[in-house]
Formats: sequence, C-alpha cells, structure tokens
Amino acid sequence: MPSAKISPSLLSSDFAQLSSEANRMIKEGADWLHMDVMDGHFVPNLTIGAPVIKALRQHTDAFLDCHLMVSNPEKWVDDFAKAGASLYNFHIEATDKPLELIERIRKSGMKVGIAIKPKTSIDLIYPFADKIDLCLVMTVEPGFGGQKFMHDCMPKVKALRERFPELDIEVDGGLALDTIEEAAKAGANVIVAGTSIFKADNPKEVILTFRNIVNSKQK
Ligand SMILES: O=C(CO)[C@H](O)[C@H](O)COP(=O)(O)O
Repeated sequence: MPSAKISPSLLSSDFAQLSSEANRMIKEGADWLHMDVMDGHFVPNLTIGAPVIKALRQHTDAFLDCHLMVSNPEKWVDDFAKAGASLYNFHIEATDKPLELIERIRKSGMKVGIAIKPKTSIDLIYPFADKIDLCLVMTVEPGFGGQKFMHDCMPKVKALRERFPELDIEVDGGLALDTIEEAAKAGANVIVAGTSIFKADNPKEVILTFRNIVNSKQK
C-alpha cells in the first residue's frame, strides 16, 4: 500500500492570503496542497479556477492536488496543465467519456485522479482504476467544508483497496482526529482535511498524527 500523504484543503484557508497559507501548510509538514475547484453547477458553491492556480504556482513548487467539482471537466484540462496543476481529479459523475479524459490529462503532463460522490457506486471506478494515479472517495457531499464525515463511505474505500493495493486512495470531508483511524483502517492513504488542520492550534501536530496513523495501518 502506498505511503501516507497529507493534503490540507485550502478551502479552509484565508483566500486573501493564499500563497502564504499554502507555504505555511508546507512548512507545517503537508505533503500536497488540495485545491477545491467548484463551478456553481456541479456543486452549489463557486470557488477558484485555473487563473488562481497559475497565480499560486508563482509562489510554490508544492504538488497541487486539484479537485475539479465541475460539469464538463474536459473543458479545463489545458488551462489547468498550463497553470501548473500537478493532479487533475475529475468526477466520474461529470463525464460520459472517462477513458478519453484520462488520456487527455496524461498527455497534458498532469497526474490523473477520479473522484466519486458518496452516493455513487464504487463499481463505476473499477474499469479505470488501473489507468489512474489516484481515486478520491468523497466522505461528504461535495460543495462545502466543515461537514460531518460519512462513515457509510468506508466500505467503498475498503473494496477499492482490496482490489487495488497500490492505488493512491484519497478521502475528503470531515477528516479529523476522531475519524482518521477509521479511514486509514479502511485503506485510505491520501488524507484531505480543511477544518481540522486550519482551525487547529497546532497544525503541525495534526498533520504528523494523521501521517503516523495512516502509516501504522499499512500492511
Ligand atoms: O471538497 C471539499 C468540499 O467539497 C473539501 O475539501 C472538504 O470538505 C474538506 O473540508 P473539511 O475537512 O472541512 O471537511
């Protein structure tokens, strides 16, 4: 199983200070930075797009883990590649041509991820899981930070981990000190967390604890 990667969600940061917030997280020990891209259509919230990724890229070399909560994810591949995104994570529910999209993302030079909403069957991921770098199993309905972790998403993580021992499996939504153990035990190794890291008195300690718990569950 791949090693732990902790990816703080900048959705919980002060957007007015995005570059210093991003660099602060890397200093606190984050492996990646999770960028929540929302279009106000696929999800009922509107956040950032490629221009913000491009601006942030001028201030950091960090791995930018971009979660595209958008309809028509095909539309933004070139813009995100040019902007300096590291991973393009699109939703399986948002496209009817996942294979073509995977190939386009690969050709652009970015890593490929597929995200899945809580109510979507994990069976939809299996045909593509050996062609992608990461699968993001959402543990809240996408759209907003600060929601409650959905325990009933864990069987999806477990089933995916059993079939794909080497795949990066990311979880996102409600990850905190009281839910990390369950997610790690199910087989998640990439942890996205907004509220629990940004609102912590000691983000470094939270990041380290997450990493230690995930790595201790690896077999
Ligand atoms: O994708 C997201 C919402 O759609 C966020 O990344 C996620 O909810 C993280 O926030 P928190 O840790 O506060 O739950």
